[in-house]
Amino acid sequence: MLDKEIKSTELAKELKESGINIKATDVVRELARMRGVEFKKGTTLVKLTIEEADRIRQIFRQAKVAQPKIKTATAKAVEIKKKAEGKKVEGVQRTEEREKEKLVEKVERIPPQKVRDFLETPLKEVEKVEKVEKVERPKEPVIKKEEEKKEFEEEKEGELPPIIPIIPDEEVETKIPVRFKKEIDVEKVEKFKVKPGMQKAFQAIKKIEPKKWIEQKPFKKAKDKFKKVEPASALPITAPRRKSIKLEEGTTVKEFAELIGQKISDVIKKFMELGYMPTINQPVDMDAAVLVADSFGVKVEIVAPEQLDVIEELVEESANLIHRPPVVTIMGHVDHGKTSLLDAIRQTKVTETEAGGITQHIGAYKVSLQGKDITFLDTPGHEAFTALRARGAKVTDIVVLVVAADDGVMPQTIEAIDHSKAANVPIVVAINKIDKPEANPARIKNELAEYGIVPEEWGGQNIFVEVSAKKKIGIEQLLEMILLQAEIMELKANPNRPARGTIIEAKLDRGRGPVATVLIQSGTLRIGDAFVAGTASGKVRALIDDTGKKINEAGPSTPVEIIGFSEVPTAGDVFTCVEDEKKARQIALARLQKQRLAEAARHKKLTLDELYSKIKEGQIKELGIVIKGDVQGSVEAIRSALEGITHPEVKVRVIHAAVGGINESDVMLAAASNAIIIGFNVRPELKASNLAEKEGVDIRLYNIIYDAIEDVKKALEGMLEPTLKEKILGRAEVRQTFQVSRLGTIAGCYVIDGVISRASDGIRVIRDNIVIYEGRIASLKRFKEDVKEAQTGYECGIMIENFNDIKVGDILENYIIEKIAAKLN
Ligand SMILES: Nc1nc2c(ncn2[C@@H]2O[C@H](COP(=O)(O)OP(=O)(O)OP(=O)(O)O)[C@@H](O)[C@H]2O)c(=O)[nH]1
Repeated sequence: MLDKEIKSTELAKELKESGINIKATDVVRELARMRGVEFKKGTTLVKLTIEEADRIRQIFRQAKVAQPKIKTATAKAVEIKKKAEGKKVEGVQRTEEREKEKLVEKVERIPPQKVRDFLETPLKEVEKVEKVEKVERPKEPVIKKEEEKKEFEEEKEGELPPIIPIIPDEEVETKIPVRFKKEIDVEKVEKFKVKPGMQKAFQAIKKIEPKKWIEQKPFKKAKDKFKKVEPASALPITAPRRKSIKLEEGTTVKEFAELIGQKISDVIKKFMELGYMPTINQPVDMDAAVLVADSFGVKVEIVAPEQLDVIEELVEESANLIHRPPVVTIMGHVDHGKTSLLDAIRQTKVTETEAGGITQHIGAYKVSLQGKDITFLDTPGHEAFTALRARGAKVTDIVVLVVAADDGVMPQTIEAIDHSKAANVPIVVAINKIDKPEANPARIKNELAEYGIVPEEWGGQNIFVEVSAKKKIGIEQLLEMILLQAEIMELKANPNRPARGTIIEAKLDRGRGPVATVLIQSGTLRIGDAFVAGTASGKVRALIDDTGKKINEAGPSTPVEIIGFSEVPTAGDVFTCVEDEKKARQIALARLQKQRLAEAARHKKLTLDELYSKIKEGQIKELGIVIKGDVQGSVEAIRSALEGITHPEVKVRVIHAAVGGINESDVMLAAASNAIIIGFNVRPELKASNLAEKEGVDIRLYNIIYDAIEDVKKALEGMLEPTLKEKILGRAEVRQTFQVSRLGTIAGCYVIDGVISRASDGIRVIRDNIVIYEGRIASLKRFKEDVKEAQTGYECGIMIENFNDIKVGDILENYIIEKIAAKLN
């Protein structure tokens, strides 16, 4: 025998001498367990290594220490159990439950289920639990099944084996060897497996729902997801079944059914069983969804949509940035020569580079001057600019403001100035048509100076260039000046990162599917890159440059046409490259759901009613206002009065003030700047009010200047009173007029939208978007019959009380006044 070995008999003797009453067979059994082997039954002599002997000494000593404490705790448990069982026999069944609960409360440190499991097990079975034996009676640390039975049969009442892991004493924490815990768990699983009750339960379920069991068998593997299911197999499953799914708020019932891979009718049936009756396109109730998914064996994890939509905006280190070309938009009044100027620039440059000229392919193009590029966006000013900006996209670096030298500053010139200023984009002025004899550039400079556009030679900030688009005069100089402006701005981007850009325009091409022109703003886009843009996603299949040439990559400030979108994206959407198509799809889906929720919540940009609460929350630091009025005098009066309002926390800023009706451009500007619109004696155009509704822009209409000013003041102070808000019922266009002696003028109208109702509060006559009269309906007829109302698409005859000056083309706007409490605080 080696020094490093010890016999089992010797170890048993040693332990016995130290007061632990065990036999050699106990040591052998314990050793067998440790080594994971089996010795012949009755083996007493085995050699142990010193380490093994130490381990066994430790085990038996620990067991001895643990013994009395465990006994106390378990004895208590068994006592209660016995008592409970005894009472049960006597018929007092409820007491058993109460006793059980008490016990569960007492043994807080143990998972309640474990305690319950124990209590649920018939006493006889408890008595057989071998794990108990191992700790309670260290002389028998390992018990084999057959022996166990015999030995336990010999046990007498009162000497019941304690139940190990379960009930620790209240004051003393019981130490149980880890390996015992393992055994207990294994045994529990085993017991569960053979429990006859479970088998019965399964049988019962099969009987109740035989159809579903059959239906659930032929689940397909995930990789077969997109394979078409053979009609013959008539699979009821719409998608492969997954064990767990992520569910987002806003998921429709239909999508939910697809997610859990069940037939929509089955899912709805389940919902109905819960007393919830949704329609397929309705967002699913999360609680009900969890229950229903569970009944199909699918676990649900509820995730917030934004969790999926995490596209990290990389913080660029200045070392990675290099100069990029400027992106320029041309704006100006109608007929001042925007298109001609763009053409002139393109022709000049195209003929220079490629003989024969190339037709422009996409809504943006790049020109090159002395090796430096400039990107022009060729979309009408407002759309390229305000519409994109309203979506939070800033694409334009420089605005070229075209003003005809023979005409001067006009309403759209001012609008363009206001738009550029609101977006903080520098303006380069192109005084066009200088070839005309009546051209007067000096006058233009004077006029523009009034709007804060001052030439450098006068000490201002703006570069002015005199050009003729028609005669191609000054074009090169204009481009040089644009490059100079760009240099001052130090426009930079990192080309070595995943591409990011903005959708400039998008369409569905018959042959090529959805295509979009994207302005790449940073990074480099390559064929094969996966991307997401708004709710569209995809993989770059082809890249086409502004001349129609296929290219392999596009860097910063490059406009490029992309093929490979899943659907047509929206202009203004941010285009971002992501790791793979799957991630792109997930993000797009998450956004779609979020969008749906947002639509449901109808998020308003800013209303006067909400202003005060937003000021209090610190969300508003500046109140932007767009003023539109019938005459210059009132517009100016409102502007100066509003600008005169002082408030400790909020600055009132008039971002645009002009004469005329409220148009789409005004709404876009307000939406982009989170401003409100004040209309004085003017009305919004139909398209503009629809857009305002969609964008959540607050349009306030007044016919008393004082009211407008008071409302803004009160809103700033949180004192806005419950307002009488008018609601437009409908609009009719005057198509004919009839003079009836004694009665007056009858307007033969066509209802263009909503309804014209006799029961309304008023009707106003609008000519060129300006209110010329407001009154009440005197009579409403259809084919000589008096009617209560006339719906959209119908003709009717309207007479207005005390008003006969109706003309063909007038719009009659019918409204009611609703009392709406101001929503403050
Ligand atoms: N004489 C002269 N005429 C010009 C010049 N530039 C443009 N025009 C003329 O002015 C008219 C309007 O030019 P467009 O380029 O269509 O003007 P625009 O600003 O694009 O007009 P919209 O697209 O309607 O907003 C056309 O008849 C042009 O021929 C110029 O430099 N000199």
